[in-house]
Amino acid sequence: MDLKQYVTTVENWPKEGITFRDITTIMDNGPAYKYATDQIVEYAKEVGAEIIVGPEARGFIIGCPVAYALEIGFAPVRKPGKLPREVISADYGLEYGKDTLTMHHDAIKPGQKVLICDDLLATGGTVEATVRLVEQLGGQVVGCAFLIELLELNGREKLGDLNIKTLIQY
Ligand SMILES: O=P(O)(O)OC[C@H]1O[C@H](OP(=O)(O)OP(=O)(O)O)[C@H](O)[C@@H]1O
Ligand SMILES: Nc1ncnc2[nH]cnc12
Repeated sequence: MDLKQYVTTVENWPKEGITFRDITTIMDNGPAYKYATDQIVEYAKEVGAEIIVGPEARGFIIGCPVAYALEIGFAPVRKPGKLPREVISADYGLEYGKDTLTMHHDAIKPGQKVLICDDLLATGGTVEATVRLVEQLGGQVVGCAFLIELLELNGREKLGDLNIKTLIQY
Protein backbone atom coordinates (compact mmCIF):
# COMPACT_ATOMS: atom_id res chain seq x y z
CA MET A 1 0.00 0.00 0.00
CA ASP A 2 1.24 3.52 -0.82
CA LEU A 3 0.66 5.13 2.59
CA LYS A 4 1.91 8.53 1.46
CA GLN A 5 -1.29 9.16 -0.50
CA TYR A 6 -3.20 9.17 2.82
CA VAL A 7 -1.10 11.95 4.39
CA THR A 8 -2.53 15.47 4.04
CA THR A 9 -0.12 18.37 3.65
CA VAL A 10 -1.05 21.69 5.23
CA GLU A 11 1.15 24.69 4.39
CA ASN A 12 1.98 27.36 6.98
CA TRP A 13 0.52 25.52 9.98
CA PRO A 14 0.87 25.83 12.96
CA LYS A 15 3.23 28.69 12.00
CA GLU A 16 4.24 30.51 8.82
CA GLY A 17 6.92 28.49 7.00
CA ILE A 18 5.99 25.06 8.46
CA THR A 19 4.74 22.36 6.09
CA PHE A 20 2.55 20.25 8.37
CA ARG A 21 2.12 16.55 7.55
CA ASP A 22 -1.28 15.56 8.89
CA ILE A 23 -1.74 11.86 9.74
CA THR A 24 -5.42 12.09 10.69
CA THR A 25 -6.22 11.06 7.11
CA ILE A 26 -4.31 7.81 7.70
CA MET A 27 -6.08 7.24 11.02
CA ASP A 28 -9.59 7.78 9.67
CA ASN A 29 -9.04 5.21 6.90
CA GLY A 30 -9.38 1.71 8.36
CA PRO A 31 -7.18 -0.20 5.87
CA ALA A 32 -4.47 2.51 5.86
CA TYR A 33 -4.34 2.71 9.68
CA LYS A 34 -4.22 -1.09 9.93
CA TYR A 35 -1.50 -1.33 7.28
CA ALA A 36 0.66 1.28 9.05
CA THR A 37 0.13 -0.45 12.40
CA ASP A 38 0.94 -3.88 10.94
CA GLN A 39 4.25 -2.59 9.51
CA ILE A 40 5.29 -1.35 12.94
CA VAL A 41 4.10 -4.54 14.65
CA GLU A 42 6.42 -6.54 12.36
CA TYR A 43 9.31 -4.22 13.19
CA ALA A 44 8.53 -4.50 16.92
CA LYS A 45 8.77 -8.30 16.61
CA GLU A 46 12.09 -8.04 14.74
CA VAL A 47 13.67 -5.89 17.46
CA GLY A 48 12.15 -7.92 20.29
CA ALA A 49 10.18 -5.13 21.93
CA GLU A 50 8.86 -5.92 25.41
CA ILE A 51 7.06 -2.60 25.97
CA ILE A 52 6.00 0.33 23.78
CA VAL A 53 6.70 3.92 24.82
CA GLY A 54 4.93 6.78 23.04
CA PRO A 55 5.04 10.57 23.49
CA GLU A 56 1.86 12.61 23.83
CA ALA A 57 -0.31 12.91 21.85
CA ARG A 58 0.26 11.38 18.46
CA GLY A 59 2.66 8.77 19.84
CA PHE A 60 -0.36 7.25 21.61
CA ILE A 61 -2.23 6.89 18.31
CA ILE A 62 0.67 4.98 16.76
CA GLY A 63 1.98 3.09 19.78
CA CYS A 64 -1.18 1.82 21.51
CA PRO A 65 -2.47 -0.37 18.65
CA VAL A 66 1.02 -1.88 18.32
CA ALA A 67 1.09 -2.73 22.03
CA TYR A 68 -2.42 -4.20 21.79
CA ALA A 69 -1.51 -6.37 18.79
CA LEU A 70 1.57 -7.75 20.58
CA GLU A 71 -0.16 -8.09 23.96
CA ILE A 72 2.57 -6.02 25.58
CA GLY A 73 2.35 -2.86 27.66
CA PHE A 74 2.32 0.78 26.66
CA ALA A 75 3.99 3.50 28.77
CA PRO A 76 2.97 7.13 28.07
CA VAL A 77 5.36 10.07 27.84
CA ARG A 78 3.48 13.23 28.78
CA LYS A 79 3.84 16.99 29.04
CA PRO A 80 4.36 18.32 32.61
CA GLY A 81 1.48 18.22 35.08
CA LYS A 82 -0.39 15.33 33.41
CA LEU A 83 0.91 12.21 35.14
CA PRO A 84 -0.44 11.72 38.67
CA ARG A 85 2.50 10.04 40.42
CA GLU A 86 6.25 10.69 40.81
CA VAL A 87 7.83 11.54 37.45
CA ILE A 88 11.22 12.05 35.84
CA SER A 89 11.62 14.91 33.31
CA ALA A 90 13.61 15.81 30.20
CA ASP A 91 13.72 19.14 28.30
CA TYR A 92 13.79 19.23 24.50
CA GLY A 93 13.50 21.48 21.42
CA LEU A 94 10.91 21.13 18.61
CA GLU A 95 10.69 22.21 14.95
CA TYR A 96 8.36 24.95 16.20
CA GLY A 97 8.96 25.37 19.94
CA LYS A 98 10.46 24.07 23.19
CA ASP A 99 8.99 21.85 25.92
CA THR A 100 9.48 19.27 28.69
CA LEU A 101 8.46 15.60 28.72
CA THR A 102 7.82 13.38 31.73
CA MET A 103 7.37 9.68 32.54
CA HIS A 104 6.31 7.91 35.69
CA HIS A 105 9.40 6.89 37.67
CA ASP A 106 8.41 3.20 37.55
CA ALA A 107 7.06 3.01 33.98
CA ILE A 108 9.93 0.84 32.70
CA LYS A 109 11.57 -2.13 34.40
CA PRO A 110 15.41 -2.17 34.44
CA GLY A 111 16.66 -3.98 31.34
CA GLN A 112 13.28 -3.95 29.61
CA LYS A 113 13.47 -3.75 25.80
CA VAL A 114 11.65 -0.62 24.65
CA LEU A 115 10.28 0.37 21.25
CA ILE A 116 9.52 4.10 21.00
CA CYS A 117 6.63 4.92 18.63
CA ASP A 118 5.55 8.30 17.28
CA ASP A 119 3.85 9.68 14.19
CA LEU A 120 6.70 11.79 12.87
CA LEU A 121 10.47 12.30 13.12
CA ALA A 122 11.31 15.97 12.51
CA THR A 123 14.29 17.45 14.41
CA GLY A 124 14.42 14.35 16.62
CA GLY A 125 14.08 16.44 19.80
CA THR A 126 11.02 14.60 21.08
CA VAL A 127 12.40 11.13 20.53
CA GLU A 128 15.86 12.06 21.84
CA ALA A 129 14.27 13.33 25.07
CA THR A 130 12.17 10.16 25.22
CA VAL A 131 15.32 8.02 24.84
CA ARG A 132 16.89 9.92 27.75
CA LEU A 133 13.83 9.24 29.92
CA VAL A 134 13.77 5.52 29.07
CA GLU A 135 17.50 5.13 29.68
CA GLN A 136 17.28 7.02 32.99
CA LEU A 137 14.78 4.36 34.08
CA GLY A 138 17.18 1.58 33.05
CA GLY A 139 15.32 0.58 29.87
CA GLN A 140 17.06 -0.52 26.68
CA VAL A 141 15.82 1.27 23.54
CA VAL A 142 15.81 -1.47 20.87
CA GLY A 143 14.11 0.65 18.20
CA CYS A 144 12.22 3.79 17.24
CA ALA A 145 9.32 3.65 14.76
CA PHE A 146 7.61 6.55 12.98
CA LEU A 147 5.04 6.83 10.22
CA ILE A 148 6.83 9.86 8.72
CA GLU A 149 10.42 11.13 8.53
CA LEU A 150 11.23 14.71 7.45
CA LEU A 151 14.65 14.05 5.93
CA GLU A 152 15.84 17.65 5.67
CA LEU A 153 15.62 18.12 9.45
CA ASN A 154 18.21 15.34 10.06
CA GLY A 155 16.45 13.92 13.11
CA ARG A 156 18.42 10.68 12.75
CA GLU A 157 21.63 12.51 13.59
CA LYS A 158 20.40 13.10 17.15
CA LEU A 159 19.78 9.38 17.60
CA GLY A 160 23.31 8.07 17.05
CA ASP A 161 23.36 4.30 16.58
CA LEU A 162 19.74 3.66 17.51
CA ASN A 163 17.72 1.40 15.21
CA ILE A 164 15.11 3.54 13.38
CA LYS A 165 12.18 2.56 11.16
CA THR A 166 10.15 5.07 9.16
CA LEU A 167 7.34 4.20 6.73
CA ILE A 168 7.10 7.46 4.71
CA GLN A 169 9.82 9.97 3.90
CA TYR A 170 9.66 13.60 2.68
O1 LIG B 1 11.21 15.37 15.88
P1 LIG B 1 10.63 16.55 16.57
O2 LIG B 1 11.19 17.86 16.04
O3 LIG B 1 10.72 16.49 18.05
O4 LIG B 1 9.09 16.65 16.18
C1 LIG B 1 8.22 15.56 16.17
C2 LIG B 1 7.21 15.64 17.25
O5 LIG B 1 6.38 16.81 17.08
C3 LIG B 1 5.01 16.42 17.10
O6 LIG B 1 4.45 16.44 18.37
P2 LIG B 1 4.02 17.76 19.15
O7 LIG B 1 5.07 18.13 20.14
O8 LIG B 1 3.61 18.81 18.16
O9 LIG B 1 2.81 17.26 20.04
P3 LIG B 1 1.39 16.55 19.73
O10 LIG B 1 1.70 15.13 19.29
O11 LIG B 1 0.75 16.59 21.07
O12 LIG B 1 0.68 17.33 18.66
C4 LIG B 1 5.04 15.00 16.58
O13 LIG B 1 3.87 14.28 16.95
C5 LIG B 1 6.28 14.44 17.20
O14 LIG B 1 6.06 13.98 18.52
N1 LIG C 1 6.13 19.34 9.91
C1 LIG C 1 5.44 18.65 10.82
N2 LIG C 1 4.27 18.06 10.49
C2 LIG C 1 3.58 17.35 11.41
N3 LIG C 1 3.98 17.18 12.67
C3 LIG C 1 5.15 17.73 13.03
N4 LIG C 1 5.83 17.70 14.19
C4 LIG C 1 6.95 18.42 14.03
N5 LIG C 1 7.04 18.90 12.79
C5 LIG C 1 5.92 18.48 12.14
